[in-house]
Amino acid sequence: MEAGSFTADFLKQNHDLYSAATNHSFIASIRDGSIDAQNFKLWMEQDYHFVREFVRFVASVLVKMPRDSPECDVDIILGGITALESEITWFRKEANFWQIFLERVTLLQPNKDYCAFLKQLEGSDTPFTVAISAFWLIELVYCVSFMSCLEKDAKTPFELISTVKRWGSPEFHDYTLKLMKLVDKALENASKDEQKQAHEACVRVLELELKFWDMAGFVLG
Ligand SMILES: Cc1ncc(CNC=O)c(N)n1
Repeated sequence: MEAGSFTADFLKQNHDLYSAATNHSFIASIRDGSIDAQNFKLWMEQDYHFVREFVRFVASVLVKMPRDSPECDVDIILGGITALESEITWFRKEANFWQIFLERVTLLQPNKDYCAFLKQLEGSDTPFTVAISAFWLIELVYCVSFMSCLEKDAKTPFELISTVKRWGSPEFHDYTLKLMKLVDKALENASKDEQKQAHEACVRVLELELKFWDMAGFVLG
C-alpha cells in the first residue's frame, strides 16, 4: 500500500476519535444556541490557563526547528506565537465581560493532564517532528470545531461570535493548512520511530481535546 502524507494518513486511521473531538456536544450547544453561560465561563477560565502553557509549548517548537529550515517556515511558527499574544489580551477582555476572575481559577484535572502533556512535549527529548505534529492537531481540533459554529444554519449566540471567529475563521483555517504542510514535510524524511512517536502524540492530543470538551460541557451544580 502506498503511504500518503502523515497528516492525511493520521486523520484517516483515527477518523472516529477525530470526529468525536471535532463534533462534541459542547460545540453543538454553542452552534444551536442552547449553551449555558456557566458552561461557557467554565471553558473560558480553563482555556485561558491552557493557553498560558500553550505559549511555552509553541515557543519550544520554534526553538526545536532545524537551523536549516527556510525562514518562511520559521515565520509560520513565529506568527503563531504573535497571534497568541493578542489571544491572551482577548481572553482578559472577554473574562472582564463575563465577570471571570482569571487569577482565581483552579485548574480542573483534564486541564492539568493536558498541560502536563504539553510540558512533556516541551522537553528536549521530544523531537521537533513529534512536537510540530501535536501542534498542528491541537490547532486543527479548535479550528474544525469552531468552524461549525459559523455555518449558515448555525444559531451561535452573538456574545459568542468573537470566540468562534477566533478559531473558526478562514484565516485560522489557512494557518492550520500551513502547519499541516510543515508537518508533512518534516515527517516525510523522519525515521519510522519518529513517525510512530508523532502518531502516538497525535492520538493523545485527540483524547485530551475530547476530555477538555467533556470538562467544559459538564453541567454544574
Ligand atoms: C484545549 C485547547 N486546544 C486548542 C486550543 C487552540 N490553540 C490556541 O488557542 C485552545 N485554545 N485550547
